[in-house]
Amino acid sequence: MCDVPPSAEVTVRAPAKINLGLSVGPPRPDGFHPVATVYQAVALYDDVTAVLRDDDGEISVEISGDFADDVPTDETNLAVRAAQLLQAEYDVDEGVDLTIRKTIPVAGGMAGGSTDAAATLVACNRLWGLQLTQTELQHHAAELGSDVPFCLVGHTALGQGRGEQVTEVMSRGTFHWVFAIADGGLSTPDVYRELDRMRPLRRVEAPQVRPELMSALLSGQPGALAVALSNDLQAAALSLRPELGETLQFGLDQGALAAQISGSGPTCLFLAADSRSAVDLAVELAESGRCRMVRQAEGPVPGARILPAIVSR
Ligand SMILES: C[C@](O)(CO)[C@H](O)COP(=O)(O)OP(=O)(O)OC[C@H]1O[C@@H](n2ccc(N)nc2=O)[C@H](O)[C@@H]1O
Ligand SMILES: Nc1ncnc2c1ncn2[C@@H]1O[C@H](COP(=O)(O)OP(=O)(O)OP(=O)(O)O)[C@@H](O)[C@H]1O
Repeated sequence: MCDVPPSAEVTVRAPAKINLGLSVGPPRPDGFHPVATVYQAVALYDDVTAVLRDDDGEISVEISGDFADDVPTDETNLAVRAAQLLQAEYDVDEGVDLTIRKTIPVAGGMAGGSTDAAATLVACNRLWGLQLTQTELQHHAAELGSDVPFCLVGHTALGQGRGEQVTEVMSRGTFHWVFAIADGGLSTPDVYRELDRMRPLRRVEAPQVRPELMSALLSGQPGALAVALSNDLQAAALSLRPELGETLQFGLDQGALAAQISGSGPTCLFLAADSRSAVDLAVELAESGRCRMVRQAEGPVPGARILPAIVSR
């Protein structure tokens, strides 16, 4: 347990995630699918600011930034659910006003809601002086969603179970990613359902991480990583949004080393050879008018972290 004093205002920076490999097994009795995935946190961030309400126990949320209109501000917001969970579990009397500055696409397959929830756990832990350990935070993260525990840890990690059992993996160097953010989102349950519809279940094997992916990460070579990427949900996302196939091909034609759907989509991710090629690719994609917006980001980066307070005199 670390003995950190509570604060009246905390800002936590929370990264988006991508899946470098995503292998999906047959559905479990509880409806979830067993996965073996290699996550990477990338430098595309939401900032969650939490301000203490010590006069009542209310929890509120306001959203600003690129995707503000697409995010709910009621109790279905995953950040609100994270604060409610800690408040109920630890009998907290105080409340919190949350503000989320969003840059991560909503329903884009980049764990935007999950990372806001992870950030809120970290922020409320400090704000309410709960002094929860990383292990306790991980436990609560898993109650909120399959991707949330990874968003706490960040870097590059293996996800097992339904994705919530996270173990850090060795990765060398920095990779340069470009994201084509589509208009509209895709619902994660719909994409898993489409995958089940598309493949004969009796032939589906237990999920596995490709050994060449682990070697590529150890080598730090983008060329090796390019041929080791995989995503079982890609075919399902393309079945629901066929036009994304053209975006993937366009990126390859413009020199991307690899192109893949991010998680459950519809964001398309591209691996570039270096930062300069990433800029060139981003410009080509933006000028093509094939997507709502284009972003570039490096990975890996750490998980949800408290930003140092700016001291003003
Ligand atoms: C697509 C990924 O982002 C890849 O990392 C995740 O598997 C999805 O994780 P998530 O958005 O945190 O998903 P959750 O909030 O836990 O679950 C939402 C829904 O997605 C489906 N789901 C999710 C995870 C999983 N391993 N199997 C599933 O079938 C289920 O229908 C579930 O009800
Ligand atoms: N804080 C939040 N930010 C974004 N969406 C949220 C949030 N809280 C709840 N939602 C809801 O969750 C849905 C999924 O959004 P999210 O951005 O988390 O999807 P995603 O990135 O595809 O998720 P994942 O990659 O984990 O499957 C949205 O349509 C939105 O209604």
